[in-house]
Formats: sequence, C-alpha cells, structure tokens
Amino acid sequence: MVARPNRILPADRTVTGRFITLEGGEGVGKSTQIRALSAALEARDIEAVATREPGGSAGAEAIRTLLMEGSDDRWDSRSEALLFAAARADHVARTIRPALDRGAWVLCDRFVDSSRAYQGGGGGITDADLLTLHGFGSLGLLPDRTFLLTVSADEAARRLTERGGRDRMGNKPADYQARLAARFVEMAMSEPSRWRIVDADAAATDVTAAILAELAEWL
Ligand SMILES: Nc1ncnc2c1ncn2[C@@H]1O[C@H](COP(=O)(O)OP(=O)(O)OP(=O)(O)O)[C@@H](O)[C@H]1O
Ligand SMILES: Cc1cn([C@H]2C[C@H](O)[C@@H](COP(=O)(O)O)O2)c(=O)[nH]c1=O
Repeated sequence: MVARPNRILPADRTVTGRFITLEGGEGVGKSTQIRALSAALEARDIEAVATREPGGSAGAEAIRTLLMEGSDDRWDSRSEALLFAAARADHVARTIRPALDRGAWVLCDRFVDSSRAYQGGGGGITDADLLTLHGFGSLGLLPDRTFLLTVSADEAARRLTERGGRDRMGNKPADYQARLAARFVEMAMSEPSRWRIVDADAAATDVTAAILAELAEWL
C-alpha cells in the first residue's frame, strides 16, 4: 500500500481504514448522514467509528461544554481557536488515530476544516495560524475525503426549527455566518482531490447514496 502523506505512522505500519469528514453549516444533515454511512459500512463488515467535533473523546467532550455554552462572545477568536485545537488534539490522539491504526473507518462530524471556516472565515484567524495549531496539536492529520453538505437557506432554517434551535456558534451574527459559508466553498474548490460538494437538499437516502458513490473506490 502506498503511504499517504497525511498519515504520520511508524514506517512498518499500513492502514486500510479511511478518514472521512462531513462539513457544512448547522442542520445540513451531517449527523443524519454519519449514522446512515456507519450502517452502510457495517453492512459491508467494515468497522466504522462515528465521532464528532468538538468532542469524540472524554477530554474533548469536556472542552465542548466550554465551547458550546454561554453567550456568543464568551471567547475571543484566539481563545476559541486554541480550545477547538486542544479538543481536536485529544480526539485525534485518543480516538481517531487508534481507530485508523487498527484499520477502522472514521466518520467524523466536523474536523479542522470547521476551524478554518468558523474561526478563520468567520473569526478572522489566518489559515496559516490555524494549520500551525493543527500541525502541533494533531500532527497535521487530514481526512482522506471531506464532504461539504450544502442546503438552501430556507431548508436549513426549516430543519433547525424542526430540530429545536441553534447553538452558541449558530448565534453569531449574519456577516460571520456568511463569511464561514463562503470559506467552506473556497476550501472545497481549492482542494478538489479531497473535497466533494453534495447537494443535501435532497432526501436523506439520496444524499447517502451520493456520498457512498464518492467512496466507491475504497469499498
Ligand atoms: N435530507 C434531509 N431531508 C430532510 N430533513 C433532514 C435531512 N437530513 C437531516 N434532516 C433533519 O434535519 C435536522 C438536522 O439534521 P442533523 O442533526 O443531521 O444536522 P447536522 O448537520 O448534524 O446539524 P448540527 O451541525 O447542528 O449538529 C434533523 O431534524 C434531521 O432529521
Ligand atoms: C469543530 C468545530 C466546530 N465549530 C462550531 C460549529 C458548530 O456551530 C459547533 C458544533 O456544533 P455541532 O452541532 O456539533 O455541529 O461548533 C467551530 O466553530 N469550530 C470547529 O473547529
């Protein structure tokens, strides 16, 4: 197997698992799709680890509470970026890397690209600084494939109402939300080998099928 540059592994190890991330705004259906993809992988006898950020390990879940509760200005941009990076470092070390090392697939609801969109596009931290934090905290681990789920504004609002409201980050002002949405698209366009943009306005089963089609080469 050809070593992939985003994996920092001992020289004698090979990896058969894949690291897949889902990105996008609130309520676009990421967790719904993670559940469906887990089931699809398990049906093929592939171990799937479904996880999320911030969170996914005991330490990261504790940091999640700090990040998700309180007013939208509880943290300034730099403190917030550091907290997300610290949570991610623990998540990668305790959950993601061990799973990949044993050959499992990891399906993660948000990862470093959310920091690049929210703390970067929204909060004004430079991409270089965010990637430096990621390099130190998580040894620069990147997904094999990242799906950007997009929905129309009306459908996103409908789903959020149905689900019951926004979190602390979702309460940031409209210009912040617009910048982060634009940043997601910019990242996806600038790295087409890793990213796929999926129209998530469709029925959940159709979205799952579209994602699986983009994973077929590894299944
Ligand atoms: N394709 C779909 N069509 C219609 N409703 C959907 C679809 N996908 C998800 N939903 C519904 O939209 C709501 C939000 O979905 P979900 O929790 O999966 O989104 P999310 O992207 O994980 O949200 P967040 O980032 O805020 O956690 C839920 O009520 C879910 O049942
Ligand atoms: C990983 C990550 C997340 N965020 C934001 C994005 C969302 O508003 C919340 C997470 O809530 P979810 O319902 O679990 O999707 O946190 C962020 O700003 N930066 C990040 O790195």
